[in-house]
Amino acid sequence: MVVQVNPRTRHNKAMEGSQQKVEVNILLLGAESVGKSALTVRFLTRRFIGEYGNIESIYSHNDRIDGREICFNVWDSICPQNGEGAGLISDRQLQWADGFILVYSICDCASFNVVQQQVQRIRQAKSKFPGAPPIIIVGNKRDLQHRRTVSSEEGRLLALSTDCGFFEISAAETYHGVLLVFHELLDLIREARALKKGAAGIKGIVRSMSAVFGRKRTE
Ligand SMILES: Nc1nc2c(ncn2[C@@H]2O[C@H](COP(=O)(O)OP(=O)(O)OP(=O)(O)O)[C@@H](O)[C@H]2O)c(=O)[nH]1
Repeated sequence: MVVQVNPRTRHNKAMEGSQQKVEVNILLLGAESVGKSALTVRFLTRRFIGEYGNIESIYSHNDRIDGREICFNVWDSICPQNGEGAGLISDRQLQWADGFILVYSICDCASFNVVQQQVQRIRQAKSKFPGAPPIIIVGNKRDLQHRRTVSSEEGRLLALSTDCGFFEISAAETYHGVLLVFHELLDLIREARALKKGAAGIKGIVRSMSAVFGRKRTE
């Protein structure tokens, strides 16, 4: 079973108009050993392989969703260290990403704190997005209920209070939950792009109107 919160109504895909290929850059962040690589590999290959090593990489994955070609570029980051520096996100990462998957382990309170810091950091970097940058918070390792230290409620509340999506999943147990996470983020990214386009259109109209009316006033 997957626990889920949708921050907004689902994106109307008709908003994007043409049938061009869509490319999205997705950055996975979170503390050490929470399952970032496990999520990435599950999404790319449908498999859970158990051990992943400590490799940072960007993978490309093409898919066809609702008749449209989608290219997912997935950056599986490594966390430099737990503790003080764990919540850091580089400017390059912020610049690159269209959307974020912030992963914690439901068995590790410290990893939940890291996600809290990372949400704040992303929310502060507003220049790139007109609204809130799309973020999905993921509580991973849901199969380890007996070791749970972060309740579903805590995860859900954090997501609601910061306008993020929220899922609890087990990358070890199912492919479906992981797929839902990436597809929900794709929807949010497309919605954010449509809003950005709309905002640019409105700005253009306002500029044209003030050019006309502004000139009239000075005549
Ligand atoms: N039980 C369980 N174990 C998991 C799950 N996801 C990942 N793991 C295990 O957790 C450990 C760490 O997983 P990784 O995917 O390497 O974690 P990471 O966040 O990429 O770690 P770093 O690259 O060190 O930052 C591995 O032993 C995985 O097999 C899960 O859903 N359930």
